[in-house]
Amino acid sequence: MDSYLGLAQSKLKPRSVVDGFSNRSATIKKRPTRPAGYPTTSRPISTSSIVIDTAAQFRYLQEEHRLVLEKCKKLEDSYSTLEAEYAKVKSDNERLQSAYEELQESYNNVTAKNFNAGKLLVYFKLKRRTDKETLEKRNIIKNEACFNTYLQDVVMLDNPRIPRVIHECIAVLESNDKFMKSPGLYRVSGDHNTIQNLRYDINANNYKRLHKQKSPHEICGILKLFLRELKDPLISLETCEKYFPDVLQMKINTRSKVMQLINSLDAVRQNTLKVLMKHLRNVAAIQENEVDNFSLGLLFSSLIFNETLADVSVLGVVAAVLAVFDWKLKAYQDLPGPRRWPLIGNVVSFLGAGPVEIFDQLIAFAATYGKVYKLDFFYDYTIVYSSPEAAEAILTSPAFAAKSQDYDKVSEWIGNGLLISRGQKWFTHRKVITPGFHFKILENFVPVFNRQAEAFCAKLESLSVGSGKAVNIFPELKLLTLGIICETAMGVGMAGDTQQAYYTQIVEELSSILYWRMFNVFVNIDVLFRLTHTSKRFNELVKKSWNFTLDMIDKRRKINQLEEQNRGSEERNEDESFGKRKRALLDTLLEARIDGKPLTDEEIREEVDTFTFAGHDTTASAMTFILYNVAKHPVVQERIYQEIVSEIGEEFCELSLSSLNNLHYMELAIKESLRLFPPVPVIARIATEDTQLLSEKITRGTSVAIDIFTMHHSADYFPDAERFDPDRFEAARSTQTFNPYTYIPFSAGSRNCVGQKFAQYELKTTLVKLLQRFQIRLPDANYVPTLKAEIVLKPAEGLPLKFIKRSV
Ligand code: HEM
Repeated sequence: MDSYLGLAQSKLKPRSVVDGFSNRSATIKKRPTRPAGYPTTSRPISTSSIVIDTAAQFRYLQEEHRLVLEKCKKLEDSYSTLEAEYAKVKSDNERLQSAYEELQESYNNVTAKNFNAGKLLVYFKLKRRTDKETLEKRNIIKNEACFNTYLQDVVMLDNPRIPRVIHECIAVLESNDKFMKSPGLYRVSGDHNTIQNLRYDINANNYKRLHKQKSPHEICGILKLFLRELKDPLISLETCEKYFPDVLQMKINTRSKVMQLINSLDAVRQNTLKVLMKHLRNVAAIQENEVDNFSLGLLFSSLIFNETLADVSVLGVVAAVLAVFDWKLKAYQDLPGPRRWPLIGNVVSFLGAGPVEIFDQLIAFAATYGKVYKLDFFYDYTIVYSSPEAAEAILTSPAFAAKSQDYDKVSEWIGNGLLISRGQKWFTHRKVITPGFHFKILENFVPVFNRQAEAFCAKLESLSVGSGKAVNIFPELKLLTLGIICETAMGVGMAGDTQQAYYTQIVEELSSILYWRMFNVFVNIDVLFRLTHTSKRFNELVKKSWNFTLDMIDKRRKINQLEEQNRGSEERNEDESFGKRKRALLDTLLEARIDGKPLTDEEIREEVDTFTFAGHDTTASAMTFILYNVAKHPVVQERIYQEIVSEIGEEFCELSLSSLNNLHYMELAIKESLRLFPPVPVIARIATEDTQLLSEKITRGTSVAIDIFTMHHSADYFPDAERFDPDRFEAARSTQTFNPYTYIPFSAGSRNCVGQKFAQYELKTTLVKLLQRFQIRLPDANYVPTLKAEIVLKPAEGLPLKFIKRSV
């Protein structure tokens, strides 16, 4: 019995174990009351001294049973809840899956490239933040005077009729240039404690602390916080869905719908959006802060709608926010231009198009819309000009000194070197670099031009003359011009064609990716491009390109050290930089001091990358089309040859700057070729302030492009414009009315091509040597090259030429 009672006693324990709360008072309370007479201790007791009340024991067990049943019921309920939750998750999953498939399908239709829509959805899902109700339940956000309240309540006392907090945040940010240029503006999160302190002050209508902020990120943080906690969002999803019911399917939506949406909002909302959008455009217009329209669009979409992105169609939110941006962009409504699609503007015109079609499309637009028209790339306007008056106004105005945002993409590769930098950096670097192209330095380079061009002739002889085959000259010329720029400007000779071909192929692929990004709706946007496989490839190529240039810098440093050792203690000759010692541009960069400080390794690499790229691809393009023109026009070719014979002779000899200067007709022919085939067919700038450009008011942040190609082909400026006629420049010179900005293959103004003279002497030397050695012919006299413009103008299928050796 001892053992029995011991068992009965121990039976109480498993209950608490089942509960899992053995020591908790809640568990103890639920236990049934012991029946009277039931033993209360576990002390061993003798059978005779106990009277067991079996009825009480039965009642106790009955109560125990009831509790167990109750628990079963609860478990059943939780099971049903879990089951319902599981069903919801499952249906969410199916919804997402079908949205993903739809997106995937539309993506497949849109582009053959590898934008990964799935990753996009995952990206947005991961970004989901805790919803407001949960925060309210957890008592994290409470009703306050400014935050977590209704828009109308906030603006009740505010004048102008927008929330003061927005007005003040924008004012503080925009009045401080440093803040506006701060990298990652609105993306970097500010210090949490500071933001909470600001919130406390602003709720008490005290803005002193806000005005004293040393960093912009807390100010952005407070503005975002205000929008996020608004109890009634700036635009409700219901309003949005009314006008854009099925955004995933949306291909066409009229502008009027966007206007209707905006007009349906009350005045406070309209005013607030207006101020906010203006501010965002100002932020996006500044290059230094590294935020673009799209990343701002994404960020503010969730703030304006005050919804977590996972709760609504991702594209719906983005599209509706873009619609708001769209509304802001009616400034250029009087300018002609191809039909815009809502939100994505003219991007549609370039969908699925390759570089050849894109170039054709741009030419067609110019032919249709004239000397000024607008293009809208995803709510970013570019105004395209093709008149000398506009070219002059743009290239001489400080308001357009900065390169457009398309160059930023190129800067991911060649960095912020002379071609792309702006402001003080550009100015000081240009001052350091310009002497590197002084004519005394160029004189030093002519022997390299000579030697490399003669070696090139020997190569062509083996490629074409022996076999009688045509040679695709463009890739060959790229190897030549790369060899020349490396040996002259960088002072490093190339080991051979293989090393050069390695780099030119990298450049070819990088240019193609960059061009694709400029005209593709998705990958134009940094955040989306990063999701593609091509982005990985792009990074690989950039690294390879950098290794090539870093290797060159390293070699030049070693060459200089060796030279230094060999010279021993000899004093440096005062004039040696222009004289005996062959100084490369790279030496200038390595020795330069700006405000007493040397250039950083990165700055040197950026300039070397810039010059290696800009110095070879453009010149190869120019030389390719010059050879095409002389092959196509044998009469011109013969005239140039006769000039060479009379000024220089039939045989190879050492050329000099002055002998090259005597080749006047050749100069005209080169000029005419650069007119018809400008290697840089379009250049672009961004307006850094609101400004007047001819009859247009250009707002800050708008891109303006000069379509050099179209201007050079315009019959308004060049009679019989399509004809290759070198003499036309002689005639133009005699007429005083010729505006020099009509012909700008090297651009003009302070940011003209620093390598212009270098290129001209290089082109002349190469042409002299080639014509001394060969007659150049097209295999098919009617051949016309198809053009593409992947940054630099190129013959899309290369250029086949025959080289027939002259019998001297
Ligand atoms: C026929 C050959 C060339 C043509 C047609 C050409 C054309 C141009 C054009 C149109 C620009 C202005 C770009 C813009 O505003 O966006 C430019 C800038 C530039 N070019 Fe050339 N270029 C040629 C050869 C060279 C060479 C050989 C070098 C180097 C040795 C070079 C280095 C540069 C640099 C560094 C800039 C930027 C200048 C600045 O912004 O201060 N170019 N070139």
